[in-house]
Amino acid sequence: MELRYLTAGESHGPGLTAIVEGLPANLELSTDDINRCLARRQEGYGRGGRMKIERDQVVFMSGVRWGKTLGSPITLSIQNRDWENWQKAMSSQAEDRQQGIAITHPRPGHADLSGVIKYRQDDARNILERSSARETAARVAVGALCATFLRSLGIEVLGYVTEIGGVCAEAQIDDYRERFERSEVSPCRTYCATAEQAMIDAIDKAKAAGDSLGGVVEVAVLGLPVGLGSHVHWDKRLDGRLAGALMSIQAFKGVEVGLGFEAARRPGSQVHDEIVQQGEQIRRRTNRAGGLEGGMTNGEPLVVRGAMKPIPTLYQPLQTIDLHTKEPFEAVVERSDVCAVPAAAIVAEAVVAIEVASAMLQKFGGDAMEEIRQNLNAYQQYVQNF
Ligand SMILES: Cc1cc2nc3c(=O)[nH]c(=O)nc-3n(C[C@H](O)[C@H](O)[C@H](O)COP(=O)(O)O)c2cc1C
Ligand SMILES: C=C(O[C@@H]1CC(C(=O)O)=C[C@@H](OP(=O)(O)O)[C@H]1O)C(=O)O
Repeated sequence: MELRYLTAGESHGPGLTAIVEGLPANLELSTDDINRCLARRQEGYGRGGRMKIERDQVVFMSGVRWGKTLGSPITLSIQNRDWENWQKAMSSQAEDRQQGIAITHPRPGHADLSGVIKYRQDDARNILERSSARETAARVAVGALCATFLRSLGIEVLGYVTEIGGVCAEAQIDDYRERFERSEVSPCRTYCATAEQAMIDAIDKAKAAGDSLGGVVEVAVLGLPVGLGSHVHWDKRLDGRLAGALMSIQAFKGVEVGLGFEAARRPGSQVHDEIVQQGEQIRRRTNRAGGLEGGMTNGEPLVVRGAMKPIPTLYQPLQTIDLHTKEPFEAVVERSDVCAVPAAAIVAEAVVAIEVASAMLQKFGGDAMEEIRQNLNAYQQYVQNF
């Protein structure tokens, strides 16, 4: 059993679509739950004017009937409200072509220049429309479906911010979780009030200077069984799949599992987690491995992080060249976020939920939720008696 999905849609086109295949029948779904995740992606501090226009909401076009999945492909659709302002500029009709609006000053750090060369274009809009992280709204909707599936099996996925522009917050997952459950989630989606104010100040400062900021997000997955993923082949290792998923988020430039790069600096005795029997459970004394050993979950919380670079579009633009004359110019700036790290935490949460759901389906797969629950219960019984 494999979970597959595709997304389509341009940033300023009519909307985004995702098709998800492989979720079982009889999973109870609520449109409100999906929309809540979409709203969380839009709320973070530091975003530009676009988020005031959009009010992302999902419409199910297939695969769901009377609040339950059918086991058939699920099609999700999200409207771009901004499309109204772009109908001519983004029309599919040749007769709507407008002269003199091509983007010819590619932005350093964005997909503009390499995309124009690769796809033989003379207007960077033909690249940026799809390279835009607008696409992440579709991925968050798919992730929300997967999170619903996981929640129904007792697994919870949480994404939050640990660092913005060099301002760090010490990880305290439980604090964040409690605030999240009370719907008191903060503008920077972190858990440390003092760090949060410093992050907000750093974003304001960058904005005033026409600059942008990146940061680090963390995703924790709680309630996982031992043995998701596998050591037997490279593409079955869950750590590799998670790293690929996180690195595929626009502007993500690094991934860590557990201690991550810090593990390279410590001796083994301060890296590996000792194994202890605690009552009926086999546990680890620490969780420096981030819940993964040998490409498999080990029953401890899964903890991964992603590093996001600063936004490439700068209001104080960097130098570039004109695509046609090759003369020096300032890079194009239309409208942009200053910092999208809080939004990226929700995207990271979504892509992790997708990979973990896929691993659950591979291990416990069945055509209906009832079958998956039976398989999981039997396995959990076996692990308990191990
Ligand atoms: C949630 C989110 C919002 C983003 N907003 C912007 C933006 O407003 N302006 C911009 O230039 N880049 C933005 N980016 C980053 C670009 O999409 C990204 O840098 C670009 O696609 C090039 O890909 P790369 O950075 O992975 O090489 C955003 C990324 C994310 C995840
Ligand atoms: C639209 C979204 O993010 C966009 C991602 C983005 C980019 O270059 O990645 C550029 C901006 O688009 P615009 O030029 O329309 O303001 C962001 O707003 C979104 O997150 O829904």
